[in-house]
Amino acid sequence: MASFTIRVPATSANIGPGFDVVGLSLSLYLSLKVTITPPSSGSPRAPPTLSYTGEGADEVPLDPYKNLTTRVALYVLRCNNIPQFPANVSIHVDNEIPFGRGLGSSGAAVIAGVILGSKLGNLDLPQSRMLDFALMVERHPDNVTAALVGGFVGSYLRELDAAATEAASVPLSEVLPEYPPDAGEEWGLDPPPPPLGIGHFVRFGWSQTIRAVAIIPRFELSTAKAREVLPTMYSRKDLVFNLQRLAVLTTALAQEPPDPELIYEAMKDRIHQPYRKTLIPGLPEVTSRITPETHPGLLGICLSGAGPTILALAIGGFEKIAEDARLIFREKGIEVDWKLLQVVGGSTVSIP
Ligand SMILES: Nc1ncnc2c1ncn2[C@@H]1O[C@H](COP(=O)(O)OP(=O)(O)OP(=O)(O)O)[C@@H](O)[C@H]1O
Ligand SMILES: N[C@@H](CCO)C(=O)O
Repeated sequence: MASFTIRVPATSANIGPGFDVVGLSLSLYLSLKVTITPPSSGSPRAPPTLSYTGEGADEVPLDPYKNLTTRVALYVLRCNNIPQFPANVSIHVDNEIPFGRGLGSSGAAVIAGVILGSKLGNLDLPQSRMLDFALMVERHPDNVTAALVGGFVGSYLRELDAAATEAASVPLSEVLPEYPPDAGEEWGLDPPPPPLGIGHFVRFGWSQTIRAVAIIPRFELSTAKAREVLPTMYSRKDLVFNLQRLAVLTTALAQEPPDPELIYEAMKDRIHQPYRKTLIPGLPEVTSRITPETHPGLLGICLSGAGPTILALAIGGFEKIAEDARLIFREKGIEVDWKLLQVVGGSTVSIP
């Protein structure tokens, strides 16, 4: 019997001005314990069995052809000429990352799937190739890159030539077909492998004194819905506003001691947060009423990913920040939970 455990951290994307560009890996984990037993002769081949505890357990599909993580694993296998899951695989998932809250649950599930596919197919994919596969599923790089490599990370997607652009534009429904073919039927054509080197990243420095307070409203907001409200065109003024802040932020969060005056302003955004306030009652109030002056220890505050979680970066005063955010959300009829998190390393595979 072989077994291994895959552990993928939560992530917070954007950190204010870095929309679709920066991500931070945080100390909540999606863990998969995978066991492969040798097939006994004559036993019918069965797809992996899935069990699940923790966040999302009541809503996540346990059919391996519908579950996001196992569908991604199968995509990786099929791109590598392995048409099916190996036999006798059982997977227990334990998940600490709440779904649809802006803490990178789908990015973690995708990265877990890529690593799972690589392990099940004995493919030994390098990190850069894993990122290519992940980017074919989650097409903005901020969450998946931070979940894979860990830390405070900036990333971009390479401009692809015409052939690679076509390969990368395969619709998601072909990358991740939802149902297996009926018995005796073939899968459709294998999906084309991702182009090489789609995503590139750099890890920024990070002051070890900074913690992340995640204030998590008790409602889900899908990333797809939170992207629909965004405009497709921006003014030069708003773009420059964000670029100026992002340039400062990437270095300011590594300085010792971190400077709240610099960081609070550098975490402001005009590209996505103003448009998402319609979906997240209380967002403008929380980000404007909780400041370094009113809450000593606070460095900056922003929407986490596509929301609705609020991320406060701070070196102290964590409880007051979270409890005051709770009161502001309560004025809008929204209850929250909060967690004090650390910035952590990336995904790991361990063998007992
Ligand atoms: N562990 C998991 N296993 C299977 N599916 C998952 C898992 N985690 C998340 N998902 C799927 O991803 C959906 C949430 O993805 P979505 O992109 O909307 O939010 P998010 O990733 O939590 O937030 P954000 O991208 O803003 O950080 C869930 O509703 C579920 O369908
Ligand atoms: N950059 C993405 C992160 C969410 O996955 C967004 O804000 O829509």
